[in-house]
Parts: sequence; C-alpha cells; structure tokens
Amino acid sequence: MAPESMSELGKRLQRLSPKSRTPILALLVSILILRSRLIDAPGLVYTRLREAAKGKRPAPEDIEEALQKVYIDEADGSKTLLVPYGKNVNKINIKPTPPSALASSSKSFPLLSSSHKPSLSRSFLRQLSSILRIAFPSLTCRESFILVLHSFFLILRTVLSVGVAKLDGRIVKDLVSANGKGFLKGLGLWFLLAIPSTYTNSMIRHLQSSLSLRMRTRLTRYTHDLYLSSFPHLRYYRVGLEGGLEGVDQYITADIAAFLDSLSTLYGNLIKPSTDLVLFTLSLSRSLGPSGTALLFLNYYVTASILRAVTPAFGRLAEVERRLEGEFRAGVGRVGREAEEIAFYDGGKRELDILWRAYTRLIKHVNSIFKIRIAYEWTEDYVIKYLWSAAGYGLISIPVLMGKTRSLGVQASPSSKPNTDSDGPDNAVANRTENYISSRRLLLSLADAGGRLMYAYKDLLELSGLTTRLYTLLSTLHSLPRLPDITNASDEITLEHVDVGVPPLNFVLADDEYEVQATINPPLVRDLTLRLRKGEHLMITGSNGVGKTAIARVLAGLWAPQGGVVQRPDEVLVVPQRAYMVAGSLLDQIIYPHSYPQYVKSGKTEKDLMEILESVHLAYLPAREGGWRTRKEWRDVLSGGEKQRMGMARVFYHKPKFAVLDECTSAVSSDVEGRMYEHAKSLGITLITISLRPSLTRYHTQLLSLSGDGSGRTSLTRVGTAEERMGIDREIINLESKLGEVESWRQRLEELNGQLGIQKH
Ligand SMILES: Nc1ncnc2c1ncn2[C@@H]1O[C@H](COP(=O)(O)OP(=O)(O)OP(=O)(O)O)[C@@H](O)[C@H]1O
Repeated sequence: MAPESMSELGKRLQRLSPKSRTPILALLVSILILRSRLIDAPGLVYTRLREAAKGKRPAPEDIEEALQKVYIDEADGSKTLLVPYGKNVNKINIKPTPPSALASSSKSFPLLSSSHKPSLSRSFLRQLSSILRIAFPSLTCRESFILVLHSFFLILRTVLSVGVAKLDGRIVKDLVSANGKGFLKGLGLWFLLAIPSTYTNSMIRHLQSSLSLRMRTRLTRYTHDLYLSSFPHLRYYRVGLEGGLEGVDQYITADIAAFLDSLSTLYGNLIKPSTDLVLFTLSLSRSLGPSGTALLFLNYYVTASILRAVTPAFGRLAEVERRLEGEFRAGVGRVGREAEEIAFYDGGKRELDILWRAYTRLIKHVNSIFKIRIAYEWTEDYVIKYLWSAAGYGLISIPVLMGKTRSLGVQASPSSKPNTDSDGPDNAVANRTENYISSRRLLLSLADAGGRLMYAYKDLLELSGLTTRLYTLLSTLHSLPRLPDITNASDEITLEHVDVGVPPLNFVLADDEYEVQATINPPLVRDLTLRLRKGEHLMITGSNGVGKTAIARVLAGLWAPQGGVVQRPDEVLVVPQRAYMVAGSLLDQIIYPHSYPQYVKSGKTEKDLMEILESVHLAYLPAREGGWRTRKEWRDVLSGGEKQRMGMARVFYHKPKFAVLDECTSAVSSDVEGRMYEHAKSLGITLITISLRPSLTRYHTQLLSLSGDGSGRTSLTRVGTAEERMGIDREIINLESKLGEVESWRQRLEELNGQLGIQKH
C-alpha cells in the first residue's frame, strides 16, 4: 500500500467514531497478519509464489538432487529441509531444541504416580502448564500473538452479538409500530453489522486452526528431539525396555494432534461463553433489577451443581480410548511390517482374530462412552435448554407483569425518543415488544452460552485425559537417566570385571517418590575381563540366549554394565543380524547412518561405493535397480543375504577401528563370508564376531566362550596357540597317511569292479 493512501486511510479512520472504528481496525490488523504470514512462512507458500512469479521452476535434476540431499546443514547449527512440492522445492529451516533447553525443561516433568487418574485437579494444571511452556516458549512468540488476536476476535464476536440482539429488538419494534423508515434503517444497519460479524467468525476459525498447527509443530519438534536423542540418552531405544512405554508412535502422531485440537477448541468454547455470560448477564441485569439478577445467579449455581454431580469421568475415559486406539494401530502396523512372514505361514486368519479383538475392545469402550453420554447429555439439555429458558421467561415476565416498563436492552434512538408510553397504548406495546425481543434473544444466547460452558466442562475433563497421555510420554522420556560414557581416545577395548544383564525397568513409582526397581535382573555374563588391542580379532561364541548380543549392546553403549568398567574408542560399529534398511536411495543404504551431505563431505565418490559393493559381491545392484538414486522399499527388495552383505558394505564404507559383527553374515554363503572377513582385516578393521559358526574361528586371534549353564562364566582362549597348532599338525599327519592309502583303495575298487564285470569307460 502506498504511503499517501496509508495516511489518507489514517485520517479517515480518525474521523470515524471510536465504536465503529474497532471492527475496521480489527479487519486491517488481521489482513496485515495474513499478509505477513505469506511473506514470513519459511518456504512453503512464499517460495512457490516467488518462483512462480519469476517463472523459474527447478529442473527435474534439481528436484532429484533435493530428494537425495534431504537437508542442508546451516552455519548456525540448524538444518534446512528440502521438500519437493509439486514442481518446486520448498526450504524449511528447522532449529533443533538445544540440549540445555531439554535438560532444563526436564525439571517440569516429574513422573506421575502409578495410581494417577486424570481429573480436574492441581496435578492437571501442573501437567498442562509444563506442556504449554513448550508450545508457548515466550510471551513474545508468534503463538502468544495469535492467541491474543484470537481472544480479541472471540470477545469482539460477543460484543457484536449483543449489538445484533439489540438491533433485532429495534427492528421488531419498528415493525410493530409500523415505522417504515425506522424499519428500513434498522435493516440497513443489520446488513452492515453482518460484515464484521461474519468476518469475525471466519477469523476465529482460521486463528484457532493456525494456532493449533503452530503448537503441534512446536510440540512435535520438541518430542522428536527428545525421543530421537543420541548418546548419552538413546531414548528411542530405551523408552520401551527401561521406560515401560509401548506404542510411542500413537503418542507422537495421533495423541499430540488430539491434545491440541481439544485444547484450541476448548479455548474458544471457554472464552466465548464466559464472555457471553458476563456481557449478557450485565445487559439483562439492567432490566431485571437486583432481585432478578440474584435469581439468575441462583439459577447458574443450581444448574452447575446438578451437572457436576452427573458428569462421568470423561478424562479417564478419553485416556483409555487413546490407549486402545494405540493398541489397534500397533496391530495394523505389525501386519504391514511383517506381511511376508505372516503370508508364508498363511497367518491372515490368525492376525484377523488379533486385530478384530483389538478393534472390538476399542469399539466397546467408545460405545460405552456414547451410552454414558446419552444420560449426561439428556440431563444437560434438559437443564440448559428448558430449565434455563423457563427461568428466563419467568425473569422477563417480572417487570412486564408488574407493569414496569423499564427500558431493556437497546435504548430507543434519539429520533424515537418522543415515543414514550404516554404517547399511547401502541407505543407501550411496541416498547414492551422491543424489550421482550431483546431480552428473549439475550436469554436464548445466555442459555446457549451456558450449554457451551457445560460442554466445555466435559471437554475440559477429556482434555485432562489427553494431557495425561502426552505428559506421560514426555515425563517417561525425560526420566531416562544418562548412559555412562564409555568412550576414550585409546585404540583398545577394555572390560574389567564387567557384569552384563538386561537393564531393569528404570523407575517405578510408589507414592510419588522415585524408586529404583528393587529386583535387578540377574547378570547374563559375570565378571568379564578382557583387553582387545587393534589387530586382535575376537570371536564370541556360546549357545543361544547366553548373552552374546548382550555383550554387543554393552560395547555399543545401549545397555549400561551392571558392574565393572568398560572403555572403548569412539569408532566402534555394531552390525546386527537383522540388517536395517533406511528409507531412501540405494546410495543411502551403503552410507547409513551418514546422510548425503556427510557423504559428499567425506570426499568419497560413486566409484568408491562401487568398489565397496564389489567387495561384498553386490556390484550388480546399481545397474539392476536403475542407479544409485533409485528409491525403493529396500527391506522388501533385497534378499536376506543381500541385506546382510549391505550391512558389511557399511562397515567397509565407514572403516571403523572396531566392528562388532553380531551373526551378521549368517545368511551369506561361506565363500563370500570368508572373503568379506579377509577384506575387513585388510582394511585394518579389528573384528569382534559373535557367531556359532566354528568356520569363522580362523579369522580371529581370541575366542571368548560363554558358558551355557546359567552361571554367566566365560573363558577366553587364544586361537592359534602351540597346543592348537599341534592339534592341527596331528590332523594333517592323519590326513596325509590316509591320502597315502588312496592308491591301494583304488586298486581294490578296480578288482571288485572286475569281479562284478563292471566296465569302466
Ligand atoms: N529386552 C529384553 N528383555 C528381556 N530379556 C531380554 C531382553 N533382551 C535379551 N533378553 C534375554 O537375555 C538373554 C540373552 O540375550 P542375547 O540376545 O544376548 O542372547 P544371544 O546369546 O545373543 O542368543 P542368540 O545366539 O540366540 O542370538 C536371552 O535369554 C534373552 O531372552
């Protein structure tokens, strides 16, 4: 807008009366906000508009590059996500929650008592305020600004409703008194008032959803940063085992959204009727007098008491519903994830039973909520719609029936002022009609506001259930203590008197006090002491379930040792038996957990990657799958052995000092397995192999055997000791002497064939 036209607009605004200025100012402010949102929104709308305006569209290669890159690391530590959208690439800057902010907010999330039930208590307010501090990090943040604007429009709507009620009365009065001019004027005003009223309504809806979305983004980012924390917390790994929380996906996706929807709807449902109640009561009290107003308040008190008494525990019901929803979702997710295994067993029918059971439990619960609601809503409707209306009729009738004609609602306009009761019975009727219509409308609005408030009470209870769900997730994630730091700058792995066992459920709560679980799981491996220098390859063996992988978990830092001291260099890569395939391109599979920008930074090229694939006998993949950037569901595309080879390809890409190979070549043919082991050793990688295959022993210098008798004992022997070599020598002599006899066996065979008349061709 040009500056001259702005100042002209300012002058015009000044000429308007303060009352008529308010809606116009609100309109202008909101237009400015919408405009600034278009400009400031990081990427999404603006990039598209700007690029469309310039007629500049990214080439398909740019989009492919963006798909591969995913994000760009910025100098300030933030990341800029590249999101291909239609024919454009949108850039969205994401600032991670600083670890210090996570650490300081953890004090606001003490664990709830195990006996906690959601309700409107102080605990609910504490939980809500802890969560809201994440959604509204400061008073000056954009969310706070939207909230203020939203509240302003909510109040403006109520002010406009009062105006509409008054105008309504005035129009009917003019109609009854056959005042055509006044009637037409009233109608004109009616249409004028409709403009800010309808605009206010749409702004309220818009601001409510945009506030909800913004809060969701903040909460989701915070939860992601917390959940996907790297060492020393690894919360995504430990939240189930040590935190005892199942189905985190339901919490992070559906529950956050449900919580915020409930919160933002509730805010509107609470502010509007509360303001309505105050303003309408004020308007009405002028016509009802002190005793009428007192009766009105008595009416509020009685109805609120009745409804409180009949309100079921909606909070608890909502919490249970979310949990059952999560169980059902997890069931459906499991079938999708394990589809092939289920199909091999033809287990569809069995899975159907399991899913149907989960769904039936959910539906039964929802149905029972519906049934409980019938009785509650019946009482609510009866009280609010009929009891309140009847009380309203009674209250309006008092001044009318007692012959009082005190002016209600709208004061007659100056032009209509001479029309007083003394001018004749018609005017008296007209005035009473005006008063009645205004008051009636106010009373109906009052009953509506009361109904909404009562609904808000029920919504508030439901919000308490959703708050408890979200709070439980955040407090459980926060409660996981740091894992001990086991890394140092040396080139060797040392374990001294280490006990390895399944970590206990981290905290259980009794009477709001933290207590470490009393029953620590007995160690699987006891008093393990070993020292592994670079170049000393260790093989760990033992029967199933003795704790071989448990040792790998301790070495990786996933489980804290139950006793003793573990020290290892930073560069230890653990390759599990079940190879994990990341969402992304073929190239992403090899470089995982590196991202594309890290790969570029490392200076490696596609030629290097090809050499790696050749060393694991997967060189045919890029050509077969359509290139390095092909994106597929690799978990389904690659065979079990191919996936395991890909796991080894990662080892060759990262070249760590130590690689823990946890039966990660069990599905690979022996010849290829051997060549991969040799290759790893030639790259200078020290191997720690967990395997039951004796054929792998020859690639190692030490053998750690775990006893299968439950004692947790271990024995460490050197592979290739003098005794072992003597054993091998004995075997060689034995075989050689047998080979010496081969000639005599062949002669005997020919003799036998001759006797049987079998001719050798
Ligand atoms: N999260 C867990 N919760 C409870 N028990 C566990 C957990 N993880 C492992 N265990 C138990 O710890 C024991 C050792 O497990 P581990 O995976 O180390 O066995 P393993 O020696 O590697 O066996 P395998 O040769 O079959 O792979 C097993 O009895 C297993 O059931």
